[in-house]
This record gives sequence, structure tokens and C-alpha cells, in this order.
Amino acid sequence: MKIALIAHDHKKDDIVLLAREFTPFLSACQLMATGTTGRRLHDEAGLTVECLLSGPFGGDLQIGARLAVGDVDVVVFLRDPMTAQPHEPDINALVRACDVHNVPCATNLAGARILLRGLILQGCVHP
Ligand SMILES: O=C(CO)COP(=O)(O)O
Repeated sequence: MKIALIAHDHKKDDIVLLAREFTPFLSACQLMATGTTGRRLHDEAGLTVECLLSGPFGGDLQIGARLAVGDVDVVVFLRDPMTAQPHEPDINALVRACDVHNVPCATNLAGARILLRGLILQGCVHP
């Protein structure tokens, strides 16, 4: 199971919290993340994560490109709805790519918990 994890700055504490809650499951998955998110997940949750570019430097687009060729199964993208982002078009492109390719995408903590619990219940515990 290939999971992409992304969080805007005000949501990074939330994604670390989520990662700690789901560490056994996430450890069995192949993880990729935008740069700063990935480093925090590694440093603060002990996960092995492939760190791509930071979001504003193209990380969302890198994840979108992988997703478009079937290389991403699930996206957790904790967006900050209260802060304008300089790379808003990249963010929209990634979420749109999820919809185009029917890849599940959780954009807030509550949805992410339901999505990850659902994967565990389905027995998706192996990479
Ligand atoms: O900006 C982001 C997603 O749009 C996240 O990027 P970072 O994980 O590098 O902060």
C-alpha cells in the first residue's frame, strides 16, 4: 500500500498525531511525503518516508505525477483552509488528480482517521 502524506504548516502537528496513532499500520506501508511533512514524520513519529520536494517547490506536483501513473494508492492531505498558499494551483492539481484517478483522499484529520481505519479493517496491512 502506497500512501502519500502531506500537511500544510498549521496542520503538521495533526499529521504527526495521526502518524503516531497509526504507526503500526503506516510502518507496513510505503510512504511518501512532501519535504517538510516527511521530515517531521520521520523525526517525530519514527516513520520511514520518501521525502519529495517541499510543497511550494513542487512536491504536490511530484505526488500528483506519481498518482497519475498508478504509483499512489491513498492520499492524506491535511490542508489549511484558513491560510492562502502561494502554490494553490499545485494543491488543486493534486486533489483534482485524486478525483480523476479515483484515489481516496482525506483532507482533514477526521476523514484521515476514518480512511486509515477503513484500510486496516479491509486488511490492507501489507505494503
Ligand atoms: O505545502 C505543502 C503542501 O501543499 C506541504 O509542503 P511541506 O510538507 O514541504 O511543508
